[in-house]
This record gives sequence, C-alpha cells and structure tokens, in this order.
Amino acid sequence: MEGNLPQQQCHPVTTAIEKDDLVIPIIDFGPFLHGTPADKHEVAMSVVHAFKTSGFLYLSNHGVPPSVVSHVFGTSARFFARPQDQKDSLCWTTPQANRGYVKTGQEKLSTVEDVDDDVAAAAAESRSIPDLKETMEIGREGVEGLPNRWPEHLDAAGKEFKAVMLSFFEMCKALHTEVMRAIALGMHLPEHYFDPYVDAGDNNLRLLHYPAVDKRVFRHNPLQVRAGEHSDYGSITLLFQDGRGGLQVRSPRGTFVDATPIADTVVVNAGDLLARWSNDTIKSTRHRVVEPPKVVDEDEKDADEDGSGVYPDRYSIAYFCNPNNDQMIEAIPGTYGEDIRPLKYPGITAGDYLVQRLTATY
Ligand SMILES: O=C(O)CCC(=O)C(=O)O
Ligand SMILES: [Fe+2]
Repeated sequence: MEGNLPQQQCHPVTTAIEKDDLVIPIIDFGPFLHGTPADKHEVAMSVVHAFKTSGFLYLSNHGVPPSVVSHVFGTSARFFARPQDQKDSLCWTTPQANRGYVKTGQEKLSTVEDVDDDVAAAAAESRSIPDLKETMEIGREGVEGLPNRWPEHLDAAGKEFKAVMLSFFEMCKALHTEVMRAIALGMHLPEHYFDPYVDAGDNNLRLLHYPAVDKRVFRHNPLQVRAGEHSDYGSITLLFQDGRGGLQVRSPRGTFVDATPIADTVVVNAGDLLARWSNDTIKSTRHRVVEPPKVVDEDEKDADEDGSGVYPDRYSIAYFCNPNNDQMIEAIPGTYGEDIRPLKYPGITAGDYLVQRLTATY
C-alpha cells in the first residue's frame, strides 16, 4: 500500500501562511546546517520550491541565537531614541555608499517597474505619501572611501552599537552563505557553487524603526502605509521582525496577505537580482508594511471605537544580501536552454545593478 504513494520529495515543512494562492512555509534549517547529505538535500529542495512559488519563506533553527537577535533589537531601539540632530549628523549620502541614517520621507520605496497599470497607478499615487519610518543603513565595513556612519564618537553606547552591529553583520553574512548553498543544491548545482559569488559580503544591514502612530492617520488616509509596496533588489533578504505585525506579501491574486510574525524565525525572501540570475525561475515578490492587523483584544477594540489610540512603535531588521559587487551575474546554469526557456537577460555586474536601483529610489 505505502509503496504506491509518491516518494516524499521535500523536507517536511509546515505551512505558515496560506491565502489567495500565496503559500509561505516554515522550513526547519537545522537539518541543513547539521544534518546528513540526504537531510541537506531535502531542505534545499524545500527552500528552492518556496523561492520558485511564493518567493518567501520563514526559517527556523537558522543558527542566529534568539538572545543575539533580541540584543540587536534593543541596541537598534536605543539608537533611534537618540536626539534627532545626532541621527542627522550620521545621514545617508549617496547610492554608491548606501550607508547612514535615513529620516522619514527620504526613501521612495514604491516603484513603478514591471507591474501592471493598476499597480503602477496605485504605486504612483502612494509615492507622494512618505513612508512612516526611519532607517539606519550599515554596509560592509572597511571598504575604501565608503565608511560606515557609526555613532562611536558620541558616547559609550555609540561604541557598543558599532560592536553589536559588526558582529551581527558577520552572523547574517554566514547565514546568507548557507542559504545560497541550499539554493545551489536545490537547483542541482554543487553545494559551494555560489560561494565565490557571495564571499565578499557586499551586504547591507538596515535597522528599521516605524514610530508610534495615531490610528487616525491610517483612517483618514487610506493610502498611508508604514513602508510602501516594493520588491527587494539583491539576492535574498533576511528579515527579523518584532511581534507587532504589519508586513504583507502580495499574493498571485494581487491581494496583500499578512506575513504574521513567528517568534525565533527569520523571514527570507528572494530579491530582484536573484530572480534575474535565475532567469526568472525564482520570484522576487512585492511586499509592504501597513498598520498592524486588527486585534480582538477588548481594550484595543474600545480604543478603536472611540477613534483614539496609537499603534505602538515597530522595529525590524533587514539584512539585504548581494552577490560581490564585481561579480558578473549571468543566468544560473540549468535555468535556460532550447528545451527549457530562453535566456531573458544580458549579464550585469552586481554592483552596477544595485547602484542603478538605489539611484532610482532616493
Ligand atoms: O519592516 C519590514 O518588515 C519590511 C521592511 C522591508 O521590506 C524593506 O526594508 O525592504
Ligand atoms: Fe523589503
């Protein structure tokens, strides 16, 4: 009897989100990091399946300890609590550097590329409304001429900030490498195929703070969001969210579906450069951050009904991973060919691609 069942192809995964044809799994990454070759293979197949279908997944047992993540969140919150003039003194300057503090309204996330007319129209309209967020961008340390904008000269907490973020940057870099190994195996390539493409760590750690906001702001302006609809640019993004909620992912039906926070997981999504690299076999899915979903909590309900109340601050941490700046990105072997699909894009260096995209955004 059992012998007639199709063989299990994928590592057993739990479905975290399933709505409007959008399915986002939770994948236990432990067996990839510590398991047998067969375990690794199963996880790798699940990872690639998720990237090819929704473009999003949650990873559990990803190797970044929860205590570290919570310390980074605390350090981030203390940074954003600094006086505005201190933060302004560390401001972001150019797309080439992409380092420093970005105050509310500076980044225009909603872009109008590659989407149908309705989406483009909505994006264009919402472009005039600034995102309700501030960010701190941290790039690879030690790149000549592109210093990070550390607050280390300000005080002891500024020095601590630098140490905490540098160490977290390296942990996330290691996780990026492992996820790329899973992608390699899942695409029938040697496990270390992407290592030379990502070993420089030309990544970007973005701390995000969405300030507390009066609920009426959203009620009075239906187009107001915390972060406008967009896709990410690079290979993959590792997204750590607090428990507030508000992240939404665009479904194949065009609706936005809540990507509910799940404790101790990291949300991983594919970016535009990985989609291009995979000859569009992997999806870079659009997403946004809106007001937190309605809670059924009685106190909240009362506050809602008389029109008062605020949504509390939300913090998140996005680690945008990229191939090495100088790497030529050409379609991954096995993603094109006469009998499969035509090659869609010419080669481009990762650095040129990202600067082009960032230039259009700021
Ligand atoms: O804050 C979040 O949850 C998402 C942020 C995001 O998508 C981005 O900064 O690209
Ligand atoms: Fe994003």
